[in-house]
Amino acid sequence: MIDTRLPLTDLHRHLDGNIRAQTILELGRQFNLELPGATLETLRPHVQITKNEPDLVSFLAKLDWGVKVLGSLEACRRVAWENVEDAARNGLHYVELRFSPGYMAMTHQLPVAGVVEAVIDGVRQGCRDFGVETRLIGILSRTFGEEACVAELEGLLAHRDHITALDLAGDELGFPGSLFLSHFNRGRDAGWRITVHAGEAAGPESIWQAIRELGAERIGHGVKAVEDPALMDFLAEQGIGIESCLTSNIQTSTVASLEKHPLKRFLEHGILATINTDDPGVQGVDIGHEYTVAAPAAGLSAAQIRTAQENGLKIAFLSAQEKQALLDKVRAA
Ligand SMILES: O=c1[nH]cnc2c1ncn2[C@@H]1O[C@H](CO)[C@@H](O)[C@H]1O
Ligand SMILES: [Zn+2]
Repeated sequence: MIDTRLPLTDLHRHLDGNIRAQTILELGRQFNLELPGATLETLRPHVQITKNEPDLVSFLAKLDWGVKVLGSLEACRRVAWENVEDAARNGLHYVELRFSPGYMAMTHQLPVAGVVEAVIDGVRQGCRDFGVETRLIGILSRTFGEEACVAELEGLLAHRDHITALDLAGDELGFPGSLFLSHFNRGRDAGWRITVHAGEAAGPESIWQAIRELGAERIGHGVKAVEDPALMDFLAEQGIGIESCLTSNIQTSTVASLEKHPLKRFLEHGILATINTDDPGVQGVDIGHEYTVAAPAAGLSAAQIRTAQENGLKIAFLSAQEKQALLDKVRAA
């Protein structure tokens, strides 16, 4: 179901939602932290989804142990490097890794700009070691409010040339996009591309807001767009990409079952929708599962899965030249 003549991309992958359980154990020991489990088996239910969560916020709590063990900048560098290794192991040619430096820095009060630098370093080394093409997306974690997001933005701006895009993630219902207008104005002024988590926990109005007020060129999840026909038309006409994350949407109870997932309808409507993971480590799935198990279960035909794979290259935050080079590289392999 994966077309090996096309680049395999993951455009929506949280680096800090993809910290290995084994690494959490090791870092916990290194920093003398009391973890809720002392073995992989006992730790796993605290850091991985074992059953669907009732809502987004309870799902997000499963990411917390991964960042609580980040006791040094070196630990941040390690998890960034391991993320690229995981991407390579999963056959990804191109991955956009997103991360929230404020969230990663929080427990041990690491310097936010230092975390950004450590992630850039770890990913750069990972790219050299594993040959995966990557770009970094900085996240503002809305859950911690406007002021925390200003500090987070400033940490990212300190390394602006190594960051490709800005995103807003976390508790969408509690912290609407309208609180973050000035943050996104600054992000656009820095020359960054924009993608926003919207229409996951909140309704279609949140997607309109992300596009019109935050300048989103792509939408993370965007599930609720199906409730608004004018928005469906707008997304298709304007070429605004949707980063779908099938299994994640079930695990957060955003969508009741894969058969009811709107990805198929997005594709039928001509929207540039894509298949991505979200938080693979926490979810216990990876990109291969999303293409070969989740997408067919969501009713996609083989042709639609291929279209979604093509869309991954179309809406990647790369120049036309870079896209062509990636395509050539995969074809030549
Ligand atoms: O599916 C999701 N929806 C919304 N926010 C998310 C999701 N997965 C992770 N994060 C959020 O992204 C930041 C870490 O990269 C954290 O704020 C986490 O809560
Ligand atoms: Zn996400």
